[in-house]
Amino acid sequence: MVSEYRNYINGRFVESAKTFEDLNPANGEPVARVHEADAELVDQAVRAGRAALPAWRRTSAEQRAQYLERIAAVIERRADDFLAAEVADTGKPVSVASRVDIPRGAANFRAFAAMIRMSGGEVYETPTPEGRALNYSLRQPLGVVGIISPWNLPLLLFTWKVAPALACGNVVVAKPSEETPGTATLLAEVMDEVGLPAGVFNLVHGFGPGSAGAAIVDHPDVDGITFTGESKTGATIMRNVADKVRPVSFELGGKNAALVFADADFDKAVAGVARSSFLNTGQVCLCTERVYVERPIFERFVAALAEQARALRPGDPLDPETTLGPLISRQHRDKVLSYYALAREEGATVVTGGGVPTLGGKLDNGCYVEPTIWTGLDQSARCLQEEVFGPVCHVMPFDTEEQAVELANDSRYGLASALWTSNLDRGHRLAAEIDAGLVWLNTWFLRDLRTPFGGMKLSGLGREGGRHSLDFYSELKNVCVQMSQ
Ligand SMILES: NC(=O)c1ccc[n+]([C@@H]2O[C@H](COP(=O)([O-])OP(=O)(O)OC[C@H]3O[C@@H](n4cnc5c(N)ncnc54)[C@H](O)[C@@H]3O)[C@@H](O)[C@H]2O)c1
Ligand SMILES: O=C/C=C/C=C(\O)C(=O)O
Repeated sequence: MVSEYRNYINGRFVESAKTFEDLNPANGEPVARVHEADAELVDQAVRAGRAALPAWRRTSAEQRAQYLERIAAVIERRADDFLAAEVADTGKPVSVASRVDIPRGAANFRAFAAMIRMSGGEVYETPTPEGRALNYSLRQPLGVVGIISPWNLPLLLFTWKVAPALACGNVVVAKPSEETPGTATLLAEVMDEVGLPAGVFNLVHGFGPGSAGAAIVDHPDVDGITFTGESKTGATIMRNVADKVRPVSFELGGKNAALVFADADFDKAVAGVARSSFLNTGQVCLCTERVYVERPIFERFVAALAEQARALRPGDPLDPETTLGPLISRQHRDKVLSYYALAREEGATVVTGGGVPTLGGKLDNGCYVEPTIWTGLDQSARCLQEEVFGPVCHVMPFDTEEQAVELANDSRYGLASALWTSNLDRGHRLAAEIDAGLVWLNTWFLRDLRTPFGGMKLSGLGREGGRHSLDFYSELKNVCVQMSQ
């Protein structure tokens, strides 16, 4: 059955004249008809937010924390609905979405409920000729926040921004990716059920340019933009908000490195790199597409990693045994396959994969590709410099620690990196030297929501997570009081 996904504006589900089709990338079948918001509907959403703001920003942190906890509880109660919608939109295996995406949707609300309860400000006593002054900071909401998110971890990344924005007393106009509108629509139902005041959370569907995304960015009454997606989209958004001088927070692309030293626990490193290269069919911004391995274990490592890649089970996402889903769309598959072809032109050895699997039945209308490992490319190859965003990595040997750091840092991106070594002195030393916002040592994608999260270079601007989210989603106001003695 094909669902209808509507916009949610001022506490009501709103249709629009124009709709587009949301397809299941596992089999090419329609999932939903989605009501696309044009600039007029986005304007209605912004006005609804503006009207709701004065009352919402006056609520106490405790009241907002309680709303967030109720939202989390309903997501948990409706976990099966969220799981079905996420799997239909993305084709990701239930084994992944049930462990990663849906629990994090709820956890994001719980985490920011706790953080806003615990948050405080700065206070300074300042000596003055008259005696002393007291400086203290107030945390106030930005106002109407525009949220634009991608398709790879739809609920996780959408709620990662909605939760702190609401916690800080903002109202939001939020747009999920056109590829994955399902769980955001369910979230609007949750907001309705918990009785969030009308206009505080507004959902608009649509695309980027010429559609809802651009309309949010261009709207004169949006007070800040938080965006996760491709680096070049971030650059466009930055240009488009420049005249209005609004704050932006960007979580962008990556070309992340894994460094594996000969002293690493071999089996853990192989399993870790297999996960960091192939989880979610490689469609996690944190995935490692560049793997550098110390020469003495290079051959053995490549063989063991290839064995793990071949052991992945592409298949029906609803089958609990499936471990590899499709890519998000035909268009994205074309892009990934163009890199599979480019790698051959650039002289890569294809250790495993490199093509499209035959799975039988409807799945052959899906967007599957084989998990792929390359060796033999030069560091300057486009396949080692550009983000592919698929289940693929290149493995290259290195000889010294210095060389490993140099190779890891030879990238325009700087999001994440994973180091595998049993020498903790070296681990800490390299962690400090690597140009990336996130370094994992003997693990990958282990998240504590209090920590700063974000990228350097082309990978982003600003940090979210913990108090860093509170800092983006609020204006800090300093109040200076001359004390009479
Ligand atoms: N750093 C991180 O935390 C992080 C997390 C997840 C994904 N990513 C990156 O996201 C990318 C994959 O996601 P994607 O393909 O959905 O990214 P994308 O940039 O194509 O789209 C992201 C969102 O932006 C909207 N959009 C597109 N053009 C726009 C414009 N001109 N104005 C306003 N909105 C616009 C889209 O409709 C979508 O909602 C990868 O590059 C990945 O690395 C980064
Ligand atoms: O695809 C990118 C993954 C981003 C993950 C987070 O933003 C997170 O775990 O908070």
